[in-house]
This record gives sequence, C-alpha cells and structure tokens, in this order.
Amino acid sequence: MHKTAIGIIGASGYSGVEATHILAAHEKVELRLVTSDRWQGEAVSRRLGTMGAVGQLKYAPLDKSAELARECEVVLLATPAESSLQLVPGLLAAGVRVIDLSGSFRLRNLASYPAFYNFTHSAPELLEQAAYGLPELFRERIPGAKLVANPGCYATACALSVAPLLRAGLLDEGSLIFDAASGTTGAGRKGSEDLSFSEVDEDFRAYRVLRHQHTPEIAQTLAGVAGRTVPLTFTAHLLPLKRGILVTAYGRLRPGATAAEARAALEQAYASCPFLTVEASPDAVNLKGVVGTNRCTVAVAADTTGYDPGRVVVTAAIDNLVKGAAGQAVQNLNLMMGWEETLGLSTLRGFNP
Ligand SMILES: NC(=O)C1=CN([C@@H]2O[C@H](COP(=O)(O)OP(=O)(O)OC[C@H]3O[C@@H](n4cnc5c(N)ncnc54)[C@H](OP(=O)(O)O)[C@@H]3O)[C@@H](O)[C@H]2O)C=CC1
Ligand SMILES: CC(=O)N[C@@H](CCC(=O)OP(=O)(O)O)C(=O)O
Repeated sequence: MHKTAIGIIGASGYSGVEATHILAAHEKVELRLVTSDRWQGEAVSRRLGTMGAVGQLKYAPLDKSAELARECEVVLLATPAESSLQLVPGLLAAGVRVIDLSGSFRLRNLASYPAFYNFTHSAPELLEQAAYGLPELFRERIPGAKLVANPGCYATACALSVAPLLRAGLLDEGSLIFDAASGTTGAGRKGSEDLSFSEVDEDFRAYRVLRHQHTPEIAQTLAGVAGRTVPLTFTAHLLPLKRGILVTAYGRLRPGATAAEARAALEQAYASCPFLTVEASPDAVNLKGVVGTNRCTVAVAADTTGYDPGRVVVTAAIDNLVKGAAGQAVQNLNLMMGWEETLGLSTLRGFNP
C-alpha cells in the first residue's frame, strides 16, 4: 500500500514525541523525517523504544529541517511560534503541506501577535490561507488546506465547551468566563524555575492573568460561530499534574432558553464527531476520561437553585498533548488527505479501561 511521507520538525518536544508515537502506528503514513538538535544523530528507538521500522530513523538537526522536509508530502511543525514562522513560507513554496502546532498562523488580527506572542508577524499574507484546524467547528477548509493552524490546547477546550450554545443562539450577549487548568506538559519541555517540581508540586495557581495568548484565539473562534463579538475573560491555572486540561465555562441563557435546549445543542453539534462525548452532567467530565486519548468530553447544567437564575455552566476536558496538540494535528492530517478521521487515533488508550 502507498504510504504518505510525513515529517515532524521539533520531534524531541512533548507534542513532537506524542506525534511520533501516533504516526509510527498510522497505517497510511511513512514517517520519513524527525528533527531535533538535542537528539540529532540518535535513532528514534534509543529515545522512544523499538517502534518498528520508525525506530531506525535518526533525528536530523533542526537546521537541515527545511531541506529534508522537501521529501515529505506533509510536515508537522511542533516548534515554538517564532521557529514555525521562519519555516512555513519556505515549506509552502517547496510544495510541502504544513500543520503548524504553534500559534503563529492561528490569529487573523495581526496586532495580536506583538500583543500576545511578542513578535511582529513576518508573513501576514499567509494568515488568510491558513485553515484553523478545529474540525468539530470548522471542518470545511481543512481538506483543501496547504497550511493548517492547529489550535492551542486551552483554546480547543474552551471553544468546544460553548460553541454549540452560541451557534444555537442560546446564550445572552453578556460576557463568558472560562476558568481552565492545565498539566505542566502544556508549557513544553524547556525548563524554568516556575515549572520546577518543587514549585509546582502540591501547588495550584493562576498565571498570565488577563494577558494569556489564547484569549484572542478563543475570541476569534467564538465570534466565528456566534457571528458577533463575544466578550470573555479567560484565566489559565497550572495543575500539579503532567497532562490534561479541564475548563469550566460560565455564561447566561437568553430569556426563555432552557437547560434541555443547551444539552440538545451540544448533542446535535457533536453527534457525528467521533472524538466528542456529551456527558450527562458537568460532574462527569474529568481528566481520567480523556488523558492519553484524542477525546473531548463536555457537559452543561443550568442553575436550578434560584441563587443565580439563567446561569449556565459548561465543563470540557481534553489531553493537552493529544486533542490539544498532536492528536488534533493527526486528525487534521487525516482530513487533509481524505482519510478516515479517526485513523491512528482510535486505539489510543487512556487511564480508563
Ligand atoms: N505542549 C502542549 O500542550 C502544546 C503545545 N503547543 C505548541 O506546540 C509547539 C511545540 O510545543 P511543545 O511540544 O510543548 O514544545 P517543547 O518545548 O516540548 O519542544 C519544542 C521543540 O521544538 C524544537 N525547537 C526548534 N526551534 C527551537 C527553539 N528556537 N527553541 C526551543 N525549541 C526549539 C525543540 O528541539 P530541540 O530542543 O531538540 O532542538 C523541540 O523539539 C509550541 O509552539 C507550543 O506552543 C500547542 C498546543 C499544546
Ligand atoms: C501549562 C502551560 O504553560 N500551557 C501553555 C499552553 C501552550 C499552548 O498551547 O500555547 P501556544 O498558543 O503557544 O501554542 C500556556 O499556557 O502557554
């Protein structure tokens, strides 16, 4: 059977390693290229275990990425945003299709880059070309895309929690609040004092409050589904765990809308989405149900206590490295290539039997 040549640039990072595992077992893929400076010259099997034929592949240095990637039909960039920004124009010019896991092609508003990513965008003409790779909400542009901007991990969970309610016109025009918590792999492999074991273990705190880079991304997605600006506050928290994101979203039902309609909106929106599960109650949405898988679980409840009439709460959970990064990238790859959406992703095993 013909296999499609794929490369992973930034293969030694947390999401690059996750992508290597998934693609090594993908029946339609030949993993042709993995690049990393820290592991250059070493075989994949030395770092990740035997992994069949892929185990023999050696990590190439990052500065050879652009040249070697020309042998690939599609390349996943699991690199920091600035590195992706440098690499993407050349790869596209060489006819290579790209799935970028970083934030460098997600935002339409150019001013958001200096404000939230600390750089001025050097390839603004490519932003319009990039398909935002959140298949459950924006499936149409992915199959024909040359460049897919894979969504951020928090942005994935936040958007999937409330988008169906906004699309169905069930929420009022007041602001939405997203409280989200992530495991530490969300910050990547590079170390910092704040992320050291002694600082993180047995602690819990918010970070980058009112200046997190996923705020404009969530706002862009919600405006896309609601057809209006959606005011929002997003707060990220660091969990003393390795993987997983749980978001709790707070909004208000518009007068006359009911909890049953909100639940039906989630169920209808996600009925044909293989990785989305609507749980009976927000209490049933947890990290154990999703970690190690490409799933996203969601559930909604509305206030019945009378203490806050109209209040609606939605929870959503994902694995930040799978549905929040490498798994979603492979889901997008499957759609770009016209393959079954779940290929390589349906047998991933989480904690639950
Ligand atoms: N971790 C997560 O949960 C998520 C991450 N993302 C995004 O995906 C991308 C990869 O993230 P993640 O896997 O966490 O990152 P890591 O920090 O774990 O890994 C970064 C990778 O990029 C390579 N790299 C290339 N250029 C540079 C550079 N200038 N500085 C540092 N590393 C470089 C590194 O190679 P080497 O060191 O071997 O040379 C390494 O393989 C990022 O843009 C991130 O924002 C998106 C969603 C979720
Ligand atoms: C725990 C933790 O630090 N998580 C990261 C999320 C990484 C991500 O998705 O960021 P990009 O938009 O740069 O791709 C953060 O909050 O920045």
